[in-house]
Amino acid sequence: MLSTELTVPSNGRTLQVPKPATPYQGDIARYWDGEARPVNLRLGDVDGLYHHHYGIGDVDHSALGADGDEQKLIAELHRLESAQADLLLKHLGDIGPDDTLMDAGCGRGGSMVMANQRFGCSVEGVTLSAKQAEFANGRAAELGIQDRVRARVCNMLSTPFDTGQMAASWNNESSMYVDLHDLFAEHSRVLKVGGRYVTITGCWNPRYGQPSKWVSQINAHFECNIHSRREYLRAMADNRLVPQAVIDLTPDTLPYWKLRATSSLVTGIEEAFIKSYEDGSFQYVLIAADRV
Ligand SMILES: C[S@@+](CC[C@H](N)C(=O)[O-])C[C@H]1O[C@@H](n2cnc3c(N)ncnc32)[C@H](O)[C@@H]1O
Ligand SMILES: CC(C)=CCC/C(C)=C/COP(=O)(O)OP(=O)(O)O
Ligand SMILES: [Mg+2]
Repeated sequence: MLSTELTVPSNGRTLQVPKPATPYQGDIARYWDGEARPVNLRLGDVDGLYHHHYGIGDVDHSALGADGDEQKLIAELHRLESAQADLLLKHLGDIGPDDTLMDAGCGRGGSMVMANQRFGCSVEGVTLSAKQAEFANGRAAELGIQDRVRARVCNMLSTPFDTGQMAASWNNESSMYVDLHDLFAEHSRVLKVGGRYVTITGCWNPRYGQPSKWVSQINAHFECNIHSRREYLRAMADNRLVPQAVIDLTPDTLPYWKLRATSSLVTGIEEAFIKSYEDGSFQYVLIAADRV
């Protein structure tokens, strides 16, 4: 076994995973290995697309029914989360079946499956969590797309992919765990010239001044490090990623949070998101950039 690998028990088997590059990455791997919140699993059970990101769009109150049916509320939250991934994929541009895409921080793989279903392309996902990679690969096998959709345990700052291999790449709510200069250097390396990079992320708003107490609360809750909007644009500019669209999705995500706050699946972080979006200290943004 290479000295850079660890063996961890997984479903009665042993799985070799790379040793975390830093102690912090070890913390994040443990965090996601241990994550099993109903707000994520029960939403994923609706149609087998398991997301670890939030939702956008208006709530369809007619779909909720008048009777307070929890299953209908769960289905509605899930619809809004899938709408978020749909928007991200729409910004990847013209992708064909011969293309390969990279999902940096792929979680349980919901966005990867949606990309394959939309474009017929191959998708390579990386996550720090062995549990998540196994889950994503299990779902791909169940869908019969395991030769097109694959997750691996790997640091998104140092991937095994070839230079210029990817037609497009993205971070869906996963860029707050890494240094943005290191991250965009790696995307820039694996993307072909003319390729598209997209992120949907929460960022603190420089117009507010500094990160608010709500932003600090979100950081503590998820053990992450939310960057500012300014930092995103600067780190992209430094790495040959030229923004083609910057969309403020804050008004579009608030209905999701307000609906979620009324559900039995609340996790306690709802107030921090709602208050920080409303006081302007935090923004939910999509940034699409061309690799030039
Ligand atoms: C909030 S989840 C988002 C998952 C997925 N993008 C989605 O939309 O469902 C954050 C993900 O980032 C991954 N992550 C964080 N730091 C990473 C790193 N350095 N390398 C690879 N993955 C990382 C975590 O393992 C986790 O899968
Ligand atoms: C926008 C920001 C700051 C995101 C931080 C990253 C994150 C934890 C995303 C959602 O994951 P999840 O779906 O596992 O979270 P939850 O359990 O709250 O639904
Ligand atoms: Mg969630």
